[in-house]
Amino acid sequence: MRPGALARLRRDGLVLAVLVAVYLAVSGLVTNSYYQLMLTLVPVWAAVGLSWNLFSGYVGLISFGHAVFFGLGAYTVALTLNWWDLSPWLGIALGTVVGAAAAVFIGMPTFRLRGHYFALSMLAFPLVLLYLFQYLGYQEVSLPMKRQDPVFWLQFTDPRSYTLIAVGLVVVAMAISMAVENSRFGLTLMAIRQNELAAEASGIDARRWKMRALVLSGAIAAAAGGFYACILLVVTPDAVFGMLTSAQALTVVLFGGVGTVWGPLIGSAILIPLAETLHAELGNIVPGIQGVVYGVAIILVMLLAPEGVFWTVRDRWRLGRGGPERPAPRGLERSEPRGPERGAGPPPAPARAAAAAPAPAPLLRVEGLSKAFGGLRAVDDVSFAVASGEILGIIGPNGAGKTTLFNVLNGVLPADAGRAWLDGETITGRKLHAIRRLGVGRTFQVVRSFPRLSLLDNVLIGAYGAGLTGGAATAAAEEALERVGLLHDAARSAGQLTNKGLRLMELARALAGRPRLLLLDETLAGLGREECDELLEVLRRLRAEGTTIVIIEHTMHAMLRLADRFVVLDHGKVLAEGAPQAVVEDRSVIEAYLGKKWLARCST
Ligand SMILES: Nc1ncnc2c1ncn2[C@@H]1O[C@H](COP(=O)(O)OP(=O)(O)OP(=O)(O)O)[C@@H](O)[C@H]1O
Repeated sequence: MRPGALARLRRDGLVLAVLVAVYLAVSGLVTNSYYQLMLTLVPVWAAVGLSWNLFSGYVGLISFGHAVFFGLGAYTVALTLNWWDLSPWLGIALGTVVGAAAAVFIGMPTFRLRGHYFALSMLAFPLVLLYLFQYLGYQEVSLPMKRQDPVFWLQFTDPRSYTLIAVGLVVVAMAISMAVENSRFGLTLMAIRQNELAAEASGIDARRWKMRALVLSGAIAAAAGGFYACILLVVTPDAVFGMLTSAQALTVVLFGGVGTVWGPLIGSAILIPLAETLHAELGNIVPGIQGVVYGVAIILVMLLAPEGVFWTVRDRWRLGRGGPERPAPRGLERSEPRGPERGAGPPPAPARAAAAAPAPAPLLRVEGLSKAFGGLRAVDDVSFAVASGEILGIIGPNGAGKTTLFNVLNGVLPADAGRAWLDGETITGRKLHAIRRLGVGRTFQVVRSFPRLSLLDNVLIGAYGAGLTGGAATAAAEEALERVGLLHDAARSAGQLTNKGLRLMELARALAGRPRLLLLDETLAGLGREECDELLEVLRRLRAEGTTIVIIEHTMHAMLRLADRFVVLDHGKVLAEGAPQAVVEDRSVIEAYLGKKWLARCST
């Protein structure tokens, strides 16, 4: 469970219990079977929406094909009842297994795709099944009448019984969603949604977590589909695999609010009665009018409440009470201190040449590492070593290959040639999250935060990625925040932080995984002199505590005060290496990187 989960679960559970009691009381009073059907369909589509939200809402991969799970659930119930006289209860249970299995089958190839490509590929699956079931002769499968034992066969004369079961279904789907949202599972999915690369770099195996979410989502949608078959008593490919089904799942969530358990409930409660009423009143004049309702709903939501009704109402309400608005996700602009701080000039005294004595066994060893993009050799036969407890500065002009070197070292990019070892263990050729688990923490040139999550949650992802759970993960996250001096801000949202705060938060996230080696990419970029000094103090403290650091930085005055040794890259190659003072006085380094101004200051 995440910190504060129990209080949230208690509050949400209470709201849900009140809603359920009111809903059942109202439906108990409705005797008209048509209105009762509507009262049954609202929770059914809310459950389908919750299933869609569990995957697309939390992971951020839009699925246009959730009808595939819904349809498989419906056909499992209809066919097993016809073939084997299987009770629909067992049919629904079997359907959830089929839905979960289909999710594995679908997830394996499609998770290679991203964004629009993923969304479009998901469209294909229900369409294929729609034609397959038509081809197999299942154009219309009726559920045989079995009224002798209504509960066993799920065939009631009183339509209120269906509503009761539909409410039970949505309560189960809500309970699963709430449990996910308040656990490591949900936080991990939200982190993947907000910044997949940062999540991977924190040790999260994004593919595995996405698969778990899709399996759970597929199982819930299939259960809803199975129950839907029992309500309508007839299953056709168009009704369960058709575009409208997928659109309905998606629209109720987009309308109500994505990434919250309440969104699907709100969307379903408003859109399903609207669409069904219009269909009943105008369906023979405007066939497919439900599609029009969903289309208009999406347009309205895009114009008036782009994140859905729930978030918009909540933000307005909080704003009205003077509370903080939920921060909108924002891309942090790239900090641009390109080139060294030439105006700063060389420092008055030799920095740390005396501290440059190499330790006996290097923690990181890099040999002959190369990476090319087409004809451009971004990293070209680079070799160096980093001793345990050392701070190594990587410097060099723009485009020298510094970030690419980090990307190869922590598994963002595969190496073309060469190898790297961490404490004797090969890290090249491994995946990003696996390298993180071996002990390589990383920060990025442009901070990669999870802007909608609190600082504590941002850092918790680092602890989860390192395999910690529960209280141990929370303790590690709090300790990491303490080490960078941010514990007092733990509850603040990352979207509200300044550049310095974000840089410290990213550092804490890397530290929460207890790394043996920290790769810091321009951690001081965009900071003022005082902020820079504060960060240097934190880094020095980390070194004193035994953390080994490799840092890319253009701010030379800071690097000279911080690093034990420099490696200079130019055009992907190592141009120079050694004690900072010796390196900055090297003519080739001055010509390639530091510039004539630096030379002039050196010679005076
Ligand atoms: N994904 C990519 N595809 C093609 N070229 C790339 C890619 N990433 C980097 N490059 C190129 O590789 C070279 C090295 O880039 P890299 O970002 O590693 O340099 P850098 O030393 O970190 O520069 P800076 O100091 O500006 O951050 C540059 O010429 C860059 O344009």
